[in-house]
Amino acid sequence: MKLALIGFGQAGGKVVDEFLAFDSRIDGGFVESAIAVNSATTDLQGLEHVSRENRVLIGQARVKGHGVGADNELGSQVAEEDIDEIQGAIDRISVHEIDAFLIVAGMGGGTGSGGAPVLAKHLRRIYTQPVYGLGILPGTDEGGIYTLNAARSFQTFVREVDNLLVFDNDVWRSAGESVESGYDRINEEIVERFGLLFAAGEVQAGDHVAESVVDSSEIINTLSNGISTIGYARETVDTGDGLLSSFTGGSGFDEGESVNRMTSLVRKATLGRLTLPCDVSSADRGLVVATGPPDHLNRKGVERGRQWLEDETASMEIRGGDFPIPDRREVGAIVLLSGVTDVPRVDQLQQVAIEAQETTEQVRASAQKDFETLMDTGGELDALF
Ligand SMILES: Nc1nc2c(ncn2[C@@H]2O[C@H](COP(=O)(O)OP(=O)(O)OP(=O)(O)O)[C@@H](O)[C@H]2O)c(=O)[nH]1
Repeated sequence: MKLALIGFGQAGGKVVDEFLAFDSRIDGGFVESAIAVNSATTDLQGLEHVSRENRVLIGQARVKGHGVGADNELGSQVAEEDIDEIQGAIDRISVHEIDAFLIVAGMGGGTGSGGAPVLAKHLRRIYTQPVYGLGILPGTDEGGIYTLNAARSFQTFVREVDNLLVFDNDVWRSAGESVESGYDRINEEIVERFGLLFAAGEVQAGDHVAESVVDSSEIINTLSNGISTIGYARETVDTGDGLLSSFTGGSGFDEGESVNRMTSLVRKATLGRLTLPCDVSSADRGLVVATGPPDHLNRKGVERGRQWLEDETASMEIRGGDFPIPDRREVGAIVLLSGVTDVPRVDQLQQVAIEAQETTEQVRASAQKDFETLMDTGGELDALF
């Protein structure tokens, strides 16, 4: 499906930059336009693929290009004040050519976490296309302010978008990695999953059985509201001129083998590491996409995987289809689970938000009391004023 991508804040901009690199490697492409919005000049300068005219600096009057320093309220204020600047960049997109908007933001900082929901609300008021969010949750060791920002932003972002796709950094960090190389690797993981999903709706069937190819309406219907998570599993296959792993003795295509492979890839994708871990049975809708060289995809494989997911989720709304990629050496399964409700990390964020609210009120009340005590001279100084 064709998307207008908007990266908000540093994480959002970097992930959109990575989406552009991925898109240039995929036939057809799914990115119609890509914009980066930030309150920090250096973050915008660091991007490699987003065109210069599509880099929008906001909040200059307030923070002079230095970012909002993880102040989520300031992030939302500068987005509201400078919404016309962002709209100026969106006006250059051929909006009638896109199927949806995707706003990408890290939820733990200030600019993206505060600004992304503001932009989502604005876009939904103006355009008829769905507006999706891709929200990146901070690691739990990043500190209280990041968790609190994420808790706040999550509540608002999910309300303002048609669907919030979530990626939890906490589940994807590796020990011993520097922050920078860690993010580079994580961003590739993000883009491979979400990129393959969105690119699937854009593929030309070619020689492949056209009706088995996923189209954008299937993605849109799966993403109808709530929160989504993605699972992905892949396996390298030999597509060279030598022995093909899906052929038996060179005599013909072994359909049984590729059906079994696809069924177990769907299971691995669903039961392995999701972008946001959740209880799979709580999903309301789902979509299974088989990716890879057309020879290695077959209808029965996806259908079996789809049926298995239907049983796992007890949902009647599980769709399935292919994304044939001729020059790929891997067969994979993307599983999109949407409308998930049993998500421990979200419960934890909400708990943090409630506790923070209570602590803030207690701290405020006690600070007020301390201040009053400090200023109370028992009337001894009154005569001086
Ligand atoms: N996956 C991923 N997460 C990132 C990356 N950079 C930052 N983050 C995460 O995103 C959160 C928000 O950070 P930023 O995006 O840098 O914040 P910002 O929106 O630019 O806001 P300010 O810096 O406060 O103005 C952090 O807590 C990290 O968890 C990145 O490149 N990839």
